[in-house]
Amino acid sequence: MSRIKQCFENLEKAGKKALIPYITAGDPSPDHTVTLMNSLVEAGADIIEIGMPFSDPMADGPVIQLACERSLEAGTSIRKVLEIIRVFRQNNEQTPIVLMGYLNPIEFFGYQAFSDAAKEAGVDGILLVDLAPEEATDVVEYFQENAIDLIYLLSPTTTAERAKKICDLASGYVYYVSVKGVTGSAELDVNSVKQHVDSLRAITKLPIGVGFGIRDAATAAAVSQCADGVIVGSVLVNAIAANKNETKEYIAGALRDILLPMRNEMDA
Ligand SMILES: O=P(O)(O)OC[C@@H](O)[C@@H](O)c1c[nH]c2ccccc12
Repeated sequence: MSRIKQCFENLEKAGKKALIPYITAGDPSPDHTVTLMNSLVEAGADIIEIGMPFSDPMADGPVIQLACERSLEAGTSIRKVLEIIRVFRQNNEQTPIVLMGYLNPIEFFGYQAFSDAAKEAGVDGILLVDLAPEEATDVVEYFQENAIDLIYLLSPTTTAERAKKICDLASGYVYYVSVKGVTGSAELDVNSVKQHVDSLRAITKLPIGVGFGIRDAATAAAVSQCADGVIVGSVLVNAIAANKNETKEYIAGALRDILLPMRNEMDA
């Protein structure tokens, strides 16, 4: 069974919801990332989303765009990202890792080579923002061969028909984008999220993660009432930016201070 599937099954048995933080690999430098990932686990992360930095991240708002810039500036390549995952895995066999990114750098690396290297490094899932599910055939096969879960985005504007198609292709979980727009957007509307998530339940048995606009413990807890997981990105990345000249242990502490209250409130 995949690590992601196992993770959601364990959570369901325990009556808990998944807390899924996002950070960009190599931000502010590749040397920071394993320490920061460990701090996320300590603060109660169930799954970690790791962004692969890209020069033109269309779906990202300014906070994550700047994280990509810092990371690329510090010399983070796809190969480095995979090396980071490999080092993290040496001391953590359990926490699923989802890589998030855009097609261009992966196409350059080679899809099959990337899929094989990702598997070997210990990656569990992949979310390629600009991979249209309709056109995904050969790319998808490379990941399926390595049992890497393919995670897709669904948004408030995705039609029911298209959502069904996407859910049938997806594995691991589906990612419901709570608001139109880019990452780091304004607060979400919990009622509207609940309505959409409820209607997705009729379409898929996969766990549903919700992200975009979750910045505080109260919102994380409210969303976790209806979703199977909550995804938290920009508020963490912003804390990295604000403390980028401090030690990595200090930045790790800043991330824990944001995530731990979310964990506690979700479990309360
Ligand atoms: O930043 P927010 O609003 O907390 O939302 C999570 C989001 O950043 C993360 O999942 C993510 C980072 N880059 C993305 C690109 C597309 C979709 C999602 C993402």
